[in-house]
Amino acid sequence: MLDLQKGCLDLQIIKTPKELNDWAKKNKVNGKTIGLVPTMGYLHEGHKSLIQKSSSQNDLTVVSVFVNPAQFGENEDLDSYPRDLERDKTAAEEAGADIIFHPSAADMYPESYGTYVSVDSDITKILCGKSRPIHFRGVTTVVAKLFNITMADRAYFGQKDAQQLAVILRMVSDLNMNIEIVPCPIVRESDGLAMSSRNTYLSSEERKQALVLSKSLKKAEEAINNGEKDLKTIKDGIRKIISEAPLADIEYIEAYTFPGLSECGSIISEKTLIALAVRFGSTRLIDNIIADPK
Ligand SMILES: Nc1ncnc2c1ncn2[C@@H]1O[C@H](COP(=O)(O)OP(=O)(O)OP(=O)(O)O)[C@@H](O)[C@H]1O
Ligand SMILES: CC(C)(CO)[C@@H](O)C(=O)[O-]
Ligand code: BAL
Repeated sequence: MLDLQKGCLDLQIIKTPKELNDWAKKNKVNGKTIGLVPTMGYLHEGHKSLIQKSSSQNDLTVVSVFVNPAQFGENEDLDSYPRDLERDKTAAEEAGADIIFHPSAADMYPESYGTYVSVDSDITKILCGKSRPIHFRGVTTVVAKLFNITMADRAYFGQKDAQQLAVILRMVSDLNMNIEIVPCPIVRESDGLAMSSRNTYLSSEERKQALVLSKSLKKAEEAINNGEKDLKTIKDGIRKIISEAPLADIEYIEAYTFPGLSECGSIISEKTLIALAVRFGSTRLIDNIIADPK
């Protein structure tokens, strides 16, 4: 009954931080819980799974659609990043969102803007932080702003961006932020490719060859489940499968403890993130598994 009533509500688009903050204050005073799903838009089933989860756990769900300039390096794809708000409205509404927050860059970062939130630790320098040195500072800054604007009780992040999830968990813990972070599993295409807005950049040949990513990680997971604990053997196995794709240009295949992201020894003995970033042409894809040998 409640779900039916929810489904009848029209999705509302809010464009300014002030309007959204007023909406949030009003709803908090009325005792409503708010879930936040931060995204850069071009929504797919991965995003929809986060929205559905939020909608099942909160009275109200806000989906932010904002391609955040602060997390893109100079030679990255800020301008070409796919955008389609009409499509996002349909997807967000189908998944149970109440609000799309779609601010302009000028409203989020006015000329006077000067405050950044930065997790000053190795966890932002390893993995994707090596090739994207300003990325996580941009992510934590915008996410902290979104937490404040929406006054959310819970926020939903995909494990596809596992390092991002770990960095957000650290920010929330370090800054005593009063919000629950809900990690959500990776949603994949039926052939295994992790869903990502950037998959649209792939040519059909690149798309075909990109399957080596999920295939290699699946094999690694099977090996671990069958008792393999030697990290070098596991990483070599992943590298071998990915190298079978002539268009694959490996940036990294690495393992760290999760969610702490500390160095792990040569033998997997605790919850371990095995993550990779691989380029196909100009498209950089990431994927991972979290292995738990216990
Ligand atoms: N396949 C997926 N499964 C689960 N969560 C996902 C998936 N793809 C993205 N997410 C999550 O959705 C949120 C918003 O991500 P984002 O808008 O960057 O989407 P994306 O598809 O990852 O885009 P990109 O191509 O830029 O990596 C993040 O928390 C991210 O981890
Ligand atoms: C969390 C996020 C929306 C912040 O811009 C972005 O990094 C993303 O889409 O994962
Ligand atoms: N999903 C992470 C956002 C980015 O690559 O900028």
